[in-house]
Amino acid sequence: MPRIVRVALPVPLFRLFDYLLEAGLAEPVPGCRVRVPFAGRTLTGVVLECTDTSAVPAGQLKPVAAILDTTPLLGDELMRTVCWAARYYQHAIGEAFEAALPVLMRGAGELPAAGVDGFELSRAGQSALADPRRRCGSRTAALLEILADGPQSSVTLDERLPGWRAACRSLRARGWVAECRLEGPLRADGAVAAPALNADQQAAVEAIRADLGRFAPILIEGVTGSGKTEVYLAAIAETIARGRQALVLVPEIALTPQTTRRFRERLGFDIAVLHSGLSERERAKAWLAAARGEARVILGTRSAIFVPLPLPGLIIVDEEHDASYKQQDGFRYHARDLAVVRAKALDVPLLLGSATPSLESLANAEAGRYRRLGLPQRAGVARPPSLQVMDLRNKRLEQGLAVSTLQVMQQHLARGEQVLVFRNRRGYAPVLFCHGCGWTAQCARCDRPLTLHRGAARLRCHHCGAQARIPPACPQCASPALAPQGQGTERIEEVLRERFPDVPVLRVDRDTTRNRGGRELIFEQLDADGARILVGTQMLAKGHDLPGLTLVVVAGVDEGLHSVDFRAAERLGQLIVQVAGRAGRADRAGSVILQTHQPDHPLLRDLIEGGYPALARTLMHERRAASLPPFGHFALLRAEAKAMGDAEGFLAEAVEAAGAHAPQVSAHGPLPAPMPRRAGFQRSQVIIEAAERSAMQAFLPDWLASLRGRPSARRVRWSIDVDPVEMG
Ligand SMILES: Nc1ncnc2c1ncn2[C@@H]1O[C@H](COP(=O)(O)OP(=O)(O)OP(=O)(O)O)[C@@H](O)[C@H]1O
Ligand SMILES: [Zn+2]
Repeated sequence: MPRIVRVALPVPLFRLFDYLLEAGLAEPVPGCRVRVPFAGRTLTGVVLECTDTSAVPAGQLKPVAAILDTTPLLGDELMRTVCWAARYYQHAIGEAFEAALPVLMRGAGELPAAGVDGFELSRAGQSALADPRRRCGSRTAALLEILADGPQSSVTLDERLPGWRAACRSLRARGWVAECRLEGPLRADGAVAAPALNADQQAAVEAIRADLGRFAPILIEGVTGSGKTEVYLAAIAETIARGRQALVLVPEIALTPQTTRRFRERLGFDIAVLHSGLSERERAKAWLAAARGEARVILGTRSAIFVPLPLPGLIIVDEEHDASYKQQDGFRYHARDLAVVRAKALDVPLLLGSATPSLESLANAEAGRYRRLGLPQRAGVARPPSLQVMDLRNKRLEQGLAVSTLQVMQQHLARGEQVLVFRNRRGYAPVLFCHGCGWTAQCARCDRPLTLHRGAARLRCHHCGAQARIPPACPQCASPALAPQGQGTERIEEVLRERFPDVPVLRVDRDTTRNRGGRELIFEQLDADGARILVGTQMLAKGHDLPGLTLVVVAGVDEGLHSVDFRAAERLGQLIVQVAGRAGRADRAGSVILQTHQPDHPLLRDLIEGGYPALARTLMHERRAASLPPFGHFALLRAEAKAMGDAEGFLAEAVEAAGAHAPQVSAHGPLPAPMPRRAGFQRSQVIIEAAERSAMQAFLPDWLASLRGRPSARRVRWSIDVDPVEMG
């Protein structure tokens, strides 16, 4: 009997491919990678099974070119989870496997060996260190000093010296520093003692401990600053003590050197870190350390949900409401939802933590599917911040900030405290406007204005990345009276520097933290004491513990009140509560100013009077009444083309094809996308709605398969998004 290997290949096709195993080759175990010929190339794929039969006649099967792994890279459970996710999110299975593997493992190269990458001083480096005439920059000198203590892992260097990578490159170029391998797993320098847990924290830890060893989804609702992280750490410590692994997911922006340091110091264990800021090699190593069971704690962002856990003990999703857990292109999985699938398959507890839980998780808790643990008080001596609406109507404004707001800021700064001004718009001004004729600078390829970036002297499109020079005069009427309109963080920073010349102002947004060095330097500076103003976007809203911060000013609430997305109110409420939660986290009380022209807006009323729980209750009623998620299930079929007719033509056919499945499933559209043109493409969409998840899942595969074959599908770029979090 010929042996046949069934392989998932990284191609956008909804099927597996069969290859022949030539005599003499040992049969690969499912989860191993193989190299196989495909359409004139050689691809790396993952073996799903070995069998005796194939629908392809034996004479036409090509042989496997090479088997890359002797032991499977992906275990049984992970294989099943990836297959499940490919089916659920209607994504090509081979591409789903590709997304689950670190980039280094998608090729045929050798995998990095065990142990941790580190750096040490070479001989030349040691003499240089001793040489008083040595010349180098301060960071380079600092790195030499640190390495004088002995070899250091990159994880330690991340924590001890922000921006060390550039210094390290220059030292390696001089031959003073060399790469070395440290033995793993590392113990950190010794655990830092945890604070004595308060009664709520203790009760939560006890409840989790009782559930270790079995599947138990738990929603931890802890107000900001309630010490959720301490609860996680206690649960993780217990998990490690039992010889098991803990996987911790955090939102994209929360994973700073501060977070990893806190985990390492507290647990007394090195942790494996997985996020997009690492080199491919570092990611592959962390992934392998988890796969080999060496890494006991894995801390990562969205894609870390696909890390192997041979010794599963606990999964934690921090800030579970965060939208960054949903992949927004390609394989559109939701890491929080997959965490539920994995925790169940692995039979371990799942902690979903947030001060502002998603309505999905709240509904699951209310239905009794999730257990609920509450941390209603702030930890230690900290009190909840007081929220106050600043009615902007008829008030004098200085670049969007009320004069009375500036006065309150002044009082806090005078006491040596810190103030955070939150504005969710980067750049100098959202619009460049001609006072002569009303012209505005628009992106040529999107239906949106260009943002003025004054520091970079550029107009930039925040949707497609297009850039343009700032025109010296209006291109339409030649008037030189071009004026920035509105305020972004860059402009607010400028006003505040003028207004408070003696106070340091630190701006934190995607522009100031674009490269790794900049990001590390900024996050390092965040720890500083004394009077200071922080200006930032939502990067500053979450996860940071800034003890000196006593005032948060939310500069632009109103824009968020007008969005058409049914999730907009939930998002805005979460953002306000999260950013407000940065204030007063230590011994000094915190206050929050919400600047608005709509002081009586129901969303703000709910938040002020009853906090997030009140808002969530209101929104839950609305969603239930309108059968919106979590009380109904959505999928979004998006299409874009150079000509709107092509996009709409394809979608109209799709809607018609769905007609036979009413009333279990209904398709609405084609509807213009919230942004009807982006990067030169006309965009339209269809919303598919089903009361039952099972009806949606029964409907999608055949319907999508029927769409794939259509000639109209070839004229558009289209995709399906199951459980979309953005309706555009
Ligand atoms: N039991 C405790 N006693 C004293 N201080 C504590 C205790 N638990 C936590 N803290 C401190 O309270 C602060 C907030 O804790 P932590 O960061 O864990 O809160 P959190 O709930 O994760 O906050 P957020 O969701 O707002 O990010 C930290 O400075 C932490 O060290
Ligand atoms: Zn654009």
